[in-house]
Amino acid sequence: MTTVEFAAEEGVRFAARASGLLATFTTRGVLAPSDTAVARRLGRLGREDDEEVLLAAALAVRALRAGSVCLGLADVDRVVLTEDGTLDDTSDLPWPADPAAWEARLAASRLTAPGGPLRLDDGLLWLDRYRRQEDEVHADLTARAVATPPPVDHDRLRAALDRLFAGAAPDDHQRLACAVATLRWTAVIAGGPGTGKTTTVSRLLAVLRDQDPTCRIALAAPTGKAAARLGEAVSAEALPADDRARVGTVEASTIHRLLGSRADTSSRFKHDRHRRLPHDVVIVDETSMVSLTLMARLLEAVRDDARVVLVGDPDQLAPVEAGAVLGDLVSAPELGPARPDPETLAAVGCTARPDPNGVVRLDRNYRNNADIAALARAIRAGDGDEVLRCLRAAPSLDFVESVDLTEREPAGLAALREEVVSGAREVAAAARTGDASRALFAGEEHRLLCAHRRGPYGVARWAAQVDRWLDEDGGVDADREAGVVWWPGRPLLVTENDYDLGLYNGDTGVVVARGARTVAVFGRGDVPLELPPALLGDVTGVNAMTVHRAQGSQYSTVTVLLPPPESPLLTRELLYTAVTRARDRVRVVGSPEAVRAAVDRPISRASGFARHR
Ligand SMILES: Nc1ncnc2c1ncn2[C@@H]1O[C@H](COP(=O)(O)OP(=O)(O)OP(=O)(O)O)[C@@H](O)[C@H]1O
Repeated sequence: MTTVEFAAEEGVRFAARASGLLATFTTRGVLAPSDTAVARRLGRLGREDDEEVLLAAALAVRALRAGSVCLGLADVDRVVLTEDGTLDDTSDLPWPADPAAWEARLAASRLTAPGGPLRLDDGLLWLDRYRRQEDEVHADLTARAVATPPPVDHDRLRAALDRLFAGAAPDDHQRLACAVATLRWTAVIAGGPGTGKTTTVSRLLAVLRDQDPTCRIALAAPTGKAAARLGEAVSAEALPADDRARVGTVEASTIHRLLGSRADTSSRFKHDRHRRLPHDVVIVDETSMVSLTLMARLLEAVRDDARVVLVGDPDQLAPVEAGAVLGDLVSAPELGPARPDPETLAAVGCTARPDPNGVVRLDRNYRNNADIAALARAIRAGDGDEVLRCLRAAPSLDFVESVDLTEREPAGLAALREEVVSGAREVAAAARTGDASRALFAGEEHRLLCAHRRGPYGVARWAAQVDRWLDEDGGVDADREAGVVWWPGRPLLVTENDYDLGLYNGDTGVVVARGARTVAVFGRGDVPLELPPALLGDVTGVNAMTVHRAQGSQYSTVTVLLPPPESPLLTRELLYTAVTRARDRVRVVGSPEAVRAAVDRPISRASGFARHR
């Protein structure tokens, strides 16, 4: 059992015994009982009773729950999001007054001594296990960066790139990405939605199979939904006939499935450093959603002489589990020699250059509307003035800036209400006539996204609010009002993977009529997946969802409800991820101060990756 799992089981019991500083911080909601329990346990095992040291240990566990691999002692967030979703500034608590003195006490503790459960380095505190994973990832990536690069037939590569990128300029970044991913053991294809990452992966497969028709390629993604979409997209990509034949139909799987689950443990896999994966190339999509732990397991399982291509959007929210390896790698200094060198790139007909560590950024958006692309750029650049200017001026962006979301019926949301109600009517109308494709399409037109789960700005409250609007409208569906469970038009969100049914956490669908019965339908390329509703496991509604939950999906219009500026969840990555879920239109509801606070707060996750030398 891991320390954190232990704590989850035993948390309440141990918390009841907590006293002193830990009790004060737990009572106020800064720490969860499970954080305190882990700290107490470490203290007991390491015979440490310095309350400030134990507070740091508990805060390091709290940081993990919030996605940070380590705790920065100098910048611990004192505003807390409480269980009921309200914000509490805890600056009045007895926080250690001087971070340097706090660090000195930690440095003197047995807990941070070699072999101890904590690691202290340059003002950062880790649970040892995560520091080891970070070191492993760093070491594996460094070993791959310094190794002799893979053998490549440069003439063949150039010819394949010319064929697959006919008409593209020699400095085209998609072409460069294919070249770099072929010429290095590790490469990163980074880009926002619609920048052609999937298109580039399809062409990369053609390039690699052109170099070696028998090479074994694994396509993987952190979620089943992303894997299914990737496999479909790559298999459907229009390529020159010979290339298409060489690529064939490609299956993608989850990273967990690729590595092979083990019955005895959820944190280890069948493939590891001792039993490597057989593949010559491993391509991972949606890498921003891969945690540090999973990345460590994946990298150790890949053969030294196999290519790894990490694809994703480093500006998006990091995974719910701790670690943001894609973001870390994109901003890390060069881990080995700068490769490919300019002569090699010239030999294969590329005039652009990759960033350090084989990172190629695709920055031309082929899908999203230009207003949204400009807004996303301003958010990424941290330019609050420009973000506000875009929001107020661009025709496809709507900024609803003076609404008090804490009111029961906030004024100023008439357009949102109209959009939600007419969308639900459209879904229901299509569902009643059994038109699955149209119902699914209508259901993906608009999404209401929240940063918080609970409280006045949270998903639970806004999902209920939408229900109230629909009830008041009365025109959506009589069955819904009559309490029928599987009423035609009922939107569905799958919350756990079911490999037998082919349903994945995050899949969205809708109930539609089939004669006198109803079926649940889920989007799957041209032909929707149809299932009897009774077979469905855990599903909820989609009236409102967290920005995290929407990661990996796009909708025509997105409305994002921002919490107040002091919310610790309000970050640049959150706002960027939310607005880039939209293809055509974005509505931001929140104060200008909240927008600025989000744009100004870029780093939501701490990691020590950049500190490796
Ligand atoms: N070089 C290009 N020229 C013209 N159209 C392109 C090019 N690259 C991609 N596209 C088109 O842009 C759209 C988005 O491409 P793609 O799906 O590959 O982007 P993506 O980055 O994978 O997006 P997402 O992150 O949303 O999955 C597709 O319709 C694709 O055909």
